[in-house]
Amino acid sequence: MTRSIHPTLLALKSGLIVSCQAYPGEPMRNPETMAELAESAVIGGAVGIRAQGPGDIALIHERVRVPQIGLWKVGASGVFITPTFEHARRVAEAGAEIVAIDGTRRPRPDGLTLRETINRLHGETGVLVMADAGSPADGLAAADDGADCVGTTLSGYTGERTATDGPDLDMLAQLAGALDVPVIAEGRIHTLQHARDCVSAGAFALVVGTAITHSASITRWFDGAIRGATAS
Ligand SMILES: CC(=O)N[C@H](C=O)[C@@H](O)[C@H](O)[C@H](O)COP(=O)(O)O
Repeated sequence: MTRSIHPTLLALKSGLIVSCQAYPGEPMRNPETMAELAESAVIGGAVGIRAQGPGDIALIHERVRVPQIGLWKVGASGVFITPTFEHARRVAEAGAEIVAIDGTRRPRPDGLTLRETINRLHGETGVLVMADAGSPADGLAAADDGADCVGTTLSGYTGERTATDGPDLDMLAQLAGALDVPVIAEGRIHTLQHARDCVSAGAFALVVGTAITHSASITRWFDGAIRGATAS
């Protein structure tokens, strides 16, 4: 049976979602800065924003009118993207229309299954759920468990897939061909050609983070290129 796509997700179709995140300890890690980044992204045409942490999400919700994918990172390894139901509930309460949660088949810290987590989120908050998958098998399972959309977010970060240089187009194409829920390309989309390739591979929408909003990384890329050019 084909599932109908929620209007909030339809608003993201064929568009660019900009992820506005800074890592712990970085100078840009404060809600005001992230909200300014989000507003700038919307001026540039972003159809959605992805943001981290209840403080950032709440302020961004006040400042921009496009749908927001919210998450809460706890640590940086294992199940760290919105790891428990309680984290997800808080993200929804902060104003995210879509909550991104770890969408892998790994055990979750609160002992709930992915299906139980999604069912409770739907039942208790009404929020939409994006499952951040690490492999095609994760994505298929997450859709079966009731996820409203699936992202390639965790490919290359869970040990199941080797990190590709650029987005994992193979995983994206496999999921886009198999699922009746939107498949969102996310992770290592660093160039305009990467973005075009994601569209060709069947992405419903794209999330770009680092290449638009993480100035330290972008500086490092340019610096490396200059030094590489000088050395050769
Ligand atoms: C693996 C993980 O922790 N991904 C996080 C998920 O929200 C973010 O750190 C990424 O910036 C985001 O997925 C966008 O990807 P990229 O920054 O590569 O465009």
